[in-house]
Amino acid sequence: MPLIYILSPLVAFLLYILYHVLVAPRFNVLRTLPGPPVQKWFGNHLQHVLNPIVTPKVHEIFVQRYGRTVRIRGLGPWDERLLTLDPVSFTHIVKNTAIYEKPWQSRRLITSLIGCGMLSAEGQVHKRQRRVALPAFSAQNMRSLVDISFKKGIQLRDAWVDVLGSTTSARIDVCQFLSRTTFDVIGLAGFDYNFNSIRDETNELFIAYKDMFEVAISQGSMFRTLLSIYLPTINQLFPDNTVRTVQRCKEVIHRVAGRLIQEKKEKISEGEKSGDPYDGKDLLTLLLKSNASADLLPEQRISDDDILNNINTFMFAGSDTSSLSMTWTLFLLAQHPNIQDRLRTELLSIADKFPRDLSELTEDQVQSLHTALSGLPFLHNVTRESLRLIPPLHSTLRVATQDDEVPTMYPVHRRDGTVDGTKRSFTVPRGTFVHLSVEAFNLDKAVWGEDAWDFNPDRWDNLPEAAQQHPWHFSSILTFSAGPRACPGLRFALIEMKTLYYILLTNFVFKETEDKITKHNVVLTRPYLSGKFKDGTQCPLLVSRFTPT
Ligand code: HEM
Repeated sequence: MPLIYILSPLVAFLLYILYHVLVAPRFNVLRTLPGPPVQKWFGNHLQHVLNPIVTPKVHEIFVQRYGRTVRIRGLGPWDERLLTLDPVSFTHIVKNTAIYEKPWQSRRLITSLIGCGMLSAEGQVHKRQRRVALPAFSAQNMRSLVDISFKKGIQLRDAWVDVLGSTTSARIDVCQFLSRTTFDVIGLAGFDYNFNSIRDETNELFIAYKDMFEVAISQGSMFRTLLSIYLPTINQLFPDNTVRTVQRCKEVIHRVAGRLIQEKKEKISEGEKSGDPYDGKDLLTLLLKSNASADLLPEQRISDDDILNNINTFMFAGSDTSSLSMTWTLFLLAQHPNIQDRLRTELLSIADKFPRDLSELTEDQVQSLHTALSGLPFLHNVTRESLRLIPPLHSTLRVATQDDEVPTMYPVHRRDGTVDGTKRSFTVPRGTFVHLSVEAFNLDKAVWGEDAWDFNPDRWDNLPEAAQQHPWHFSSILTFSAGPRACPGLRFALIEMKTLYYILLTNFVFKETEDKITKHNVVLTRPYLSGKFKDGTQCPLLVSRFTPT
């Protein structure tokens, strides 16, 4: 074969690469925006904008130097990205889901683990799934969650009482226990299945989900992960340990959860036939009923596979997010004993309306306890403040599927440092990755004031005007995102968190240990012992019994 036949495709490929790395970026309109310099030709700013240890300071400096519309460097010189710190731009981007999608790379990764549920679906598929799922999260349907959260809270209390034994205090990794608790809650609330993981961690389905999510957040080979995203067949041809683990987990989930779906379907259909409708309140039953509802056209219904993918999605999106929020709250309360005391006093103010032994509460009493908790102002302030200060999802990514003119609230700076005071928009070219930082908005001093980075639940009694301007999805903070893809589990999470705060704070006192805890962004913002990242997520606190005088 003449050499030219071999060389031509190679040269074409090289030219293509050179064009995209060297030439095309020079004509990218994003280059008209200002942004930080890169230290090396292949340097990038990803650590600067994703690492919660540095991001508050980095964002502050960016705003001072470049304004709120900033160009940053992604993986390499061909990858100019947008970081928006402008609230109007943020709203525009999350609202226009037809233009701004989640990048196919992250969708492919999520789909390869938990299937194409609401987290990774786009377009009509996403709309259909969300329409079917949303009724399951209504206030009415969340009533049974109150009871589930309460019972699991009592189990957690008992587990910690056992750990304490006859000692006055013990070092407990609250993060690990809360993670098991939220898994148990979402198992029962999600598909009426008791993992019983607070008691022990041997349940087959629990292990399958845990191992699978561990893989998703593991620090395994970054190169291999990227390779399998761009070249998925590599996993079939050369499966490594991770691939084999995911495969094993998927088989268990398909077998056990698939069987649960079939059983539920049978119960619903038997109920219909007998005229005594099945009244299961778990998300799976509600999803199946919503999917079968006469209001939906056949093409609006979702398949059994989609139902399973969404149950997986609830497990994935609804367990660690809640447990980390609660972990960070306990951590902040341990750091601020006065606030912890004030919160406990407020919680105890409703305690004498209920039997002293919480295990004796009837279902009705649990519901009225929840109603009482919903009316406690300081509990609400502490919950919101912790969610504001340490949002479990630090930031999210979108990609522009077409050129777009993005509106801004603040003037856009030019690359040369000048500012056109009248222009309130800029162009984003198709294919641009957009970094949306939840944390940056939650900690913005221009919005929350000079103490924006401090834990101050009282700020909620007197919110600055600027904070009230953006109601977002929840309480002027972006922790649950905003727009058509905002978190559907908000109400779920609040019920779970407030119930657990009540049980834990009226039974225990939390203090810091000598260990320094730091944050790392590993899919979510997780606690680690300083300098011991390899030891994994943990948040040890000194826990002792609280006995009312
Ligand atoms: C404190 C707890 C929680 C926080 C902070 C939280 C936060 C978020 C955020 C920020 C998003 C948007 C993600 C993005 O755009 O990239 C999201 C989406 C989602 N969350 Fe939550 N979440 C929490 C609890 C839950 C719970 C308990 C459930 C379910 C039981 C849940 C289910 C979902 C689902 C299904 C989505 C995808 C929605 C869509 O794309 O349409 N979340 N959550």
